[in-house]
Amino acid sequence: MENIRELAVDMLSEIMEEGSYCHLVIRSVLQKYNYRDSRDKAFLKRLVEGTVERCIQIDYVLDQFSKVPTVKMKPFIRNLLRSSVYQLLFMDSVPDRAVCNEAVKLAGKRGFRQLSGFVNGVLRNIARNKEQICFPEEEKDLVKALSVKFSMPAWLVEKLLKEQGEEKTRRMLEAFLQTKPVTIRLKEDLSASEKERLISAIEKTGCKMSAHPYLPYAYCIEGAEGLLALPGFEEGLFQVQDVSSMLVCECAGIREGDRILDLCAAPGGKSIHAAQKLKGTGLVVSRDISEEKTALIRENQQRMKIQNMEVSEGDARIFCEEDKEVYDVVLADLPCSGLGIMGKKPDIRYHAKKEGLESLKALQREILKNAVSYVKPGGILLYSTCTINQGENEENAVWLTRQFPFGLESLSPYLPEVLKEEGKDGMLQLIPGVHETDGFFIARLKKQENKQT
Ligand SMILES: C[S@@+](CC[C@H](N)C(=O)[O-])C[C@H]1O[C@@H](n2cnc3c(N)ncnc32)[C@H](O)[C@@H]1O
Repeated sequence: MENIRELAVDMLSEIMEEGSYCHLVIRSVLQKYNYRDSRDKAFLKRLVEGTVERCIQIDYVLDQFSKVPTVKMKPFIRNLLRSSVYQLLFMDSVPDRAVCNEAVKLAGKRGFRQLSGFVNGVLRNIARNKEQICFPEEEKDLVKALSVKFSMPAWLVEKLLKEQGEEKTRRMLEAFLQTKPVTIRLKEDLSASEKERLISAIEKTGCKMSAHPYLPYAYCIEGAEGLLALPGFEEGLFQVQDVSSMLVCECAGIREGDRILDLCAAPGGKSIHAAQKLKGTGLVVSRDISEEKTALIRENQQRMKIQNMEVSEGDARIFCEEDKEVYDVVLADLPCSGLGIMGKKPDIRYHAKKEGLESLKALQREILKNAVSYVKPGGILLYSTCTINQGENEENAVWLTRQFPFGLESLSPYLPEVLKEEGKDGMLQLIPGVHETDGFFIARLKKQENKQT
């Protein structure tokens, strides 16, 4: 890693110009340079993630100080300036002079010597005037103001305002920019003393653990450098999972002896949780579309020592006659736009497109049409997504009740006290900043007795 800032600019070009996924680019670079000092790696990660997360605001600032608009800049210069402005505005630990000097040096090194004056001028000007930058006023244009303030594409802000209202939208946008602790799901059958021993062993590594308010086996963990190296991970004593996902298996109301089908299961979080809830009885059939994906499920299954689970490849769009009316519970945790996890994957906001949301809704219906047939009469279809979009969520759940012999059933008996009221009609939209989870949607649908599909 000769020059961290240079590496960051190349990574940003890959993410912002070529559309590569931020978490994959970061993961592969950090793996490649694993031998480097952990502070260097932390700086690189924060610089890249932070610049992506704040990119709309950064471009807005650049456009005020540069004669050449950001869209017209050469890609390397655009991303060099973006990452430098991120350091100037959001990283107090880096002196402004160093940011400007490094950027000028880098422009020269990469063959843009003729632009070093431009780079220098723009950055020094921003550094000098950063306290006086004007941002769009909310009274004049709320969508534009929120879009710039929270670096969220205007069409998405408009959609969220329309669907969720102003208060929830503000809280959600703020929450997406805050760092949140990771949550883990402890094995539910750990005794009190086993749980205590595990927590204390993890805390000895320097992390802070705190009980999550929604579920007794959910814990927030802060300050962990590598979760996979923590005590108890290899032994399968916990799984990294957001609490919203843990609520899926709660809301499924799993009973010992149930046969459960998880149609889109990788990396296996919900399948494993369901199998654990069966306490060694029944069976979870866990599927995903490719060998690569099912390998991830198997890896987790092995680590968690789960016996009552069968993993296989399968395309959920293709109807499987053998599965007809076989299952007490079908989990349909479907591919979605992921708008609920923009706090963890900041680039989702740029990849998401209006047309894309429509085609995901169509894909979800294609899969749901098959899923309904696999549920036994009287059984449960649990539909979930990690998005905040009425088209993919509420509209699909209501569509299911109109097209098939299914009815929405209250989630309240399965939810923690604070969520009971919201889940009483059979659907729950979790929103970061409003709830203490990622953005997530759950609907519980019960198939009528004596009805075939
Ligand atoms: C939201 S993720 C599932 C997360 C998983 N349920 C868990 O809790 O760990 C959606 C999954 O759907 C899978 N998928 C996408 N299209 C599919 C299809 N046509 N058939 C089966 N799986 C599919 C993806 O590979 C991805 O693993």
